[in-house]
Amino acid sequence: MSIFLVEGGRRLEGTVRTHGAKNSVLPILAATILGRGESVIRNCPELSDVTASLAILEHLGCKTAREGDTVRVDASSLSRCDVPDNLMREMRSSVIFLGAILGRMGEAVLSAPGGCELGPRPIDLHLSSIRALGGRVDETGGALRCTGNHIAGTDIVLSIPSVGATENTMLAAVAAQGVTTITNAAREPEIVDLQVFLRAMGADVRGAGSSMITIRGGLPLHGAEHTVMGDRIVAATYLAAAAAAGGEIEVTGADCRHLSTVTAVLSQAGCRIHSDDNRIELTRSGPLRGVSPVRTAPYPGFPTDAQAPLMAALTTAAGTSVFVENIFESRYRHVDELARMGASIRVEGRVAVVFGVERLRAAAVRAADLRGGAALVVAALGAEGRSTISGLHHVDRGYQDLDGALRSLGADIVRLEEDV
Ligand SMILES: CC(=O)N[C@H]1[C@@H](OP(=O)(O)OP(=O)(O)OC[C@H]2O[C@@H](n3ccc(=O)[nH]c3=O)[C@H](O)[C@@H]2O)O[C@H](CO)[C@@H](O)[C@@H]1O
Ligand SMILES: C=C(OP(=O)(O)O)C(=O)O
Repeated sequence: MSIFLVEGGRRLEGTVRTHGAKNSVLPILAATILGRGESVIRNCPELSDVTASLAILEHLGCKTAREGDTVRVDASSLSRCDVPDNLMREMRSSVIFLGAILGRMGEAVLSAPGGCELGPRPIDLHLSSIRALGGRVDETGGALRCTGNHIAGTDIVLSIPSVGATENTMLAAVAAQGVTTITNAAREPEIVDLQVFLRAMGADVRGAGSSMITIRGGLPLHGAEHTVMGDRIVAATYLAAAAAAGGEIEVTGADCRHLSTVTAVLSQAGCRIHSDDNRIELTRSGPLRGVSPVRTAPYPGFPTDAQAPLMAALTTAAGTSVFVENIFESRYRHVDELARMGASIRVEGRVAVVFGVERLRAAAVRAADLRGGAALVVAALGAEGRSTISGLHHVDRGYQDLDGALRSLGADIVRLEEDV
């Protein structure tokens, strides 16, 4: 068990680079099995979810190797089509292997995926897409067996623009004979990154980034090289940290256009923002002010993954800020922990009302999920005194060396490998 020890109240100064995006690299690693050969994935972050993905690839019969932030996956020969239950439970994205394994092997055997507990996270849309493509899905006792040696392109309309269902459908559809269209597809930048990789492998995929994606499937795919896009949620977390602690930072490596809804909130809160291309500068010199309601929504709306870190920063803003969580039913598990630090937040269903307090006080807190854990770090950086944050296995799913990155900005944060 490890913990973060954070002495709050240090201004953050300097430049920090965002690592590769978790939500982009995971589907891309799953996609590597569709190509018969070696893929080279650059800017691949060191995250526990990536380790789990590589373990799944090895289990399937791929050879994987990491050198720095470059990962090689040789998918020349696959020997299995199942994902063990322990690896399925490690992360949500294990379910994205469904479309890829089915596409390559004609059969996939999985179980229910893990990942952050944010309320119900059904996979009905993933499964109905596989069925629409002609796959057969059998669910018994938590096990999921999908078969389909002759899946065929078709028109798929998603009732919700689900990120995971869009990715799974794309992965199965590149292996299906004929044309698939996905209507009401998720428009997240990570979907565009997946399209770029699939095209480099020889697939014919168009439209990612819009709500209609067209795939002409059945083309022979090969290994490819790809550089993973920067993680916009990690970038948002660094910005929230500087907003909470005060200071002047520059975040590089993430496309500022992907963060415009986040920087708009920070700017309304009183931070000075200057951004272009892959660079965002944030200066916070005076006190923060409350903002008009922040409503999470599918991209290009405000990202649900940035809700918790931004809320942490706004706990000390003068006035009231309202958050409306529209994507997941239960994504306020950080609120009780923030309250331990003196935050005043009232939650009713999907709405959280943050009444700004003058300052937060250090406390011993525990992360209950990935972004909630990041939010506690943000809060501790702005709090008076020394906080401890446990439950770091959640944080490690999506942040590479978060303490190191914040220390490089002048934060007083260390990771201790033993609980105290
Ligand atoms: C690894 C990854 O990329 N994870 C992201 C992905 O998760 P994930 O892909 O799980 O999220 P989805 O976009 O699928 O979920 C959006 C909404 O659709 C619902 N839904 C989804 C699938 C389904 O079959 N049925 C259904 O009802 C979900 O319950 C939720 O209410 O998008 C989320 C929303 O931007 C982000 O918070 C996660 O960080
Ligand atoms: C909820 C998240 O991840 P996952 O979908 O992998 O649980 C996240 O990235 O914030």
